[in-house]
Amino acid sequence: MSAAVPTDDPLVRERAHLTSSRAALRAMREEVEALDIKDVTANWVNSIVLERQIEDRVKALADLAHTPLFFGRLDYLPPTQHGQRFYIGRRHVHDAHGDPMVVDWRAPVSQPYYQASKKDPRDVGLRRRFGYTGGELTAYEDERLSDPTEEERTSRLLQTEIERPRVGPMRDIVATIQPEQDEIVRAGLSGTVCVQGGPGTGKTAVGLHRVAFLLYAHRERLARTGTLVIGPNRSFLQYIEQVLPALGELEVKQATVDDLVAHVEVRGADEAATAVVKGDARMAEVLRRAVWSHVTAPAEPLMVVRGSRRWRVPAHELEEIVRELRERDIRYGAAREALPQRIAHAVLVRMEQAGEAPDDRVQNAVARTAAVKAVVKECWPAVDPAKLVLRLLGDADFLAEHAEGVLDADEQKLLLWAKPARSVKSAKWSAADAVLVDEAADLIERTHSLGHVVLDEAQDLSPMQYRAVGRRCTTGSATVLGDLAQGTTPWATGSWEAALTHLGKPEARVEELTAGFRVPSEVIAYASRLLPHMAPGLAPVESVRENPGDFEVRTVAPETADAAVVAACADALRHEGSIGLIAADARIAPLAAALEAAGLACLSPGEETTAESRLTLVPASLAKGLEYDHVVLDEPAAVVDGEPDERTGLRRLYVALTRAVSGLTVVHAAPLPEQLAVSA
Ligand SMILES: Nc1ncnc2c1ncn2[C@@H]1O[C@H](COP(=O)(O)OP(=O)(O)OP(=O)(O)O)[C@@H](O)[C@H]1O
Repeated sequence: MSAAVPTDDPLVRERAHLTSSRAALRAMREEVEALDIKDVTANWVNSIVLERQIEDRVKALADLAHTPLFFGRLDYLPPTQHGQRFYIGRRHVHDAHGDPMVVDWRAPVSQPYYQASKKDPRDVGLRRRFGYTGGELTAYEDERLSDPTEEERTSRLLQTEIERPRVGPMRDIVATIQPEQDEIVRAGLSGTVCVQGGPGTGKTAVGLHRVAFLLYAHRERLARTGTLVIGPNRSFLQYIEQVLPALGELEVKQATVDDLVAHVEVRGADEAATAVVKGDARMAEVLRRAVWSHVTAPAEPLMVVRGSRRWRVPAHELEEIVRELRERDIRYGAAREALPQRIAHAVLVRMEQAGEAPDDRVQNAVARTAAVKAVVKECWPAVDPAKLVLRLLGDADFLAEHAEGVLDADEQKLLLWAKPARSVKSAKWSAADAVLVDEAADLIERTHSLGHVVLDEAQDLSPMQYRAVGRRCTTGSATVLGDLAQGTTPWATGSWEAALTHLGKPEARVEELTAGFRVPSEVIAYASRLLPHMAPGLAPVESVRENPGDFEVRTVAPETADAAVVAACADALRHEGSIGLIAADARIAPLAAALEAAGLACLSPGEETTAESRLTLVPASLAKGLEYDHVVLDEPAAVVDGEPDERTGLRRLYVALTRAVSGLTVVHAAPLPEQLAVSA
């Protein structure tokens, strides 16, 4: 036998396929780069648009050193797909004849890669997973799904991928999407899906992959209508922002709910009780009444002078026109724009009755006369949404008039500013006020609706915020992701049915994810002790991690507490991966000083970790949705006490306890919250 590598070694053949696929991808990219658009573009606007499209396409065809071109292979059993073999990757690659070398993970032909099982092989003869080390194809693993003699076993490669320590921002999970996750990822565009799942069950990952899937399946439609991912805060959005570009999707917008409703500058904050009333769905009715209260019946007849003739429309007829417009299901502003033409039409009818033959131009001219404008101004005045809310929050009588029978006296009192603001500019608007302004704005002019919206950490939204998100997908669909046990706002939703109704999607499907991919079993068991106390009825997450996790609770003396936290961080830094030091917001400043004094540099949430700086100091209020390889949790009692009530405090603690991937060290000087004691 020769010393050369045997050619029947499957790994050698797979590497050869990888090499030729990369060559094919390079050829595809060169073909796009060589496109000469001079002859095809008639004008410079077209050419700029085309150039950008080409640039994007070139970017999408980049061969990324650390992103393997394919991660799996499917061999179908004939006659399905003619018994063909498909390599599954992040993007489609074809050879010079147009034959696929790699198929997109989103293509229908790839779906059995995620869904096929021994019980339901879906005509798959062989599923092969590939393992890579630093961009090199180094391993593979086979499952002969249709072979009855082969036993079902857990995939080592899949498990290794799940166990891999976390370092920087969130990464995609295309190689290891689980069947129940895949069902949600590939759900049709027309329906709204709501996913309830405990910490680390992959809700965010599923939501992002769903957008990527929908963009693949409905590219043109969604390019026209737009897609949006909504997250709780900026650091969360920074944490997830690289996932979609890594999947070749560069056009998806990201925002917080506050960004969406930024009509006014938010400089104030509400007391919890006030914010609860402002976020209550009944506010929509108060605003609706307040906006429409501006419409009044005309008291005087209209007199239009044209040339030598005068045309009169009696008040009762004007009133009829106004009433008819009011009864139509259109926005206040749209009706206001239609009103001058309606009045002018009434004048025109009179002209015709008098034997004249006026055309459209005459009607337009009448609509623009000062007399018609005066009627419109009097009985259908322009309404500015911010001014309207300003008045509601500053004028007790105006509020009482429109809140009657909707809000009780105490609730109205809570709404009113202690000192009414003078102007929209000087008012100390709160985040909840901005949502009210958005509701009012929508009553006046319809909000633009997108094709698909992903709403993450949805449990924390108020009914009014759900409405604000809902009007941005009235003509589209949504993916709603959340965990009722992680709701930490005073208005957090208690049921998905209620939330979906406020969103305007009561028919949405609610799915549940229960397998935990983040938190090791020992840590999730510890955190789950809190569940019966703050979210009874919700089942604990079942960790699929094999690593039980490094879990330690260190009890220290109060005077050495900060030093003990610093020491725990230093210990954690001896291992690879990212470290998150999570503490009650009030503890952030002293801990930052202690870390600095000890010479340990730290980042803020959302800042990207690097090999040199891996420690992030995270206020408990910003921990939601994030994860770190190792978490040091400072003083659980302070995290609970940092919230206005115990239930919210325990939920905040639950969030903090469930951010760890490989290990959790709890450091405390104060007694631990009693709910963390072993539950009976
Ligand atoms: N199928 C999977 N294969 C590998 N890793 C996965 C899989 N699903 C989820 N993960 C990983 O598990 C971790 C948690 O996922 P994710 O943040 O989406 O969970 P979540 O349910 O949104 O959590 P939280 O409720 O805490 O916000 C991430 O690192 C994610 O990449």
